[in-house]
Amino acid sequence: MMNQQLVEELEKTIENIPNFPKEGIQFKDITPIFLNPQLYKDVIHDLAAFSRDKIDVVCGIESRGYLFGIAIAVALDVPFILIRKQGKLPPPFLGQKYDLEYGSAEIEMRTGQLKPGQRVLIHDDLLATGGTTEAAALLVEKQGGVVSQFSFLIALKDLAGEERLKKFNAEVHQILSY
Ligand SMILES: O=P(O)(O)OC[C@H]1O[C@H](OP(=O)(O)OP(=O)(O)O)[C@H](O)[C@@H]1O
Ligand SMILES: Nc1ncnc2[nH]cnc12
Repeated sequence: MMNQQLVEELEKTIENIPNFPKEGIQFKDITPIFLNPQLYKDVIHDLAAFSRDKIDVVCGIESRGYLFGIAIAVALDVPFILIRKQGKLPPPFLGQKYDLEYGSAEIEMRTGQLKPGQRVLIHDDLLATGGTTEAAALLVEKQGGVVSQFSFLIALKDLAGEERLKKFNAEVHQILSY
């Protein structure tokens, strides 16, 4: 599928839910994508093409970042490392606090899985303020990984997440911008 067709198909499929989970938030619900296996495969094809031959490892962010991140890693035949919400991983791990579009949180990453010098794709379903992705990139850098790429299905432009990622000097790709 050409990218423009993919964009149109996704725009028809992703639902906008106003005022969820808080007043003023336009929530993008990606779950209808999983009702359409061909569309899911087309999304993975697009995201994998962006990263082919450019990365050694995919780091995916809990939980919606796993839905596509694992499939990207399998398509590219590279390892996948889970970045989890606080309190889920056994030691040893490193943690990083961050702020969300709604609320604040902490993510953690197992140490010893990422090897120093490896080129990393950080993948998540959606870029909003960039707080989550920035925290993930800091965890990768703390372990000597090279943040080479970020990819998302969706970027919310008004929240300027991409500005926040500029300091990592990595390539950024999103299929849809709102
Ligand atoms: O750019 P930011 O402002 O940091 O926001 C984006 C993050 O928020 C959402 O995750 P959420 O924390 O809602 O968790 P979930 O994936 O488990 O639903 C989304 O999946 C991203 O991870
Ligand atoms: N507006 C939004 N829609 C869906 N997921 C989100 N995560 C952070 N902001 C979001």
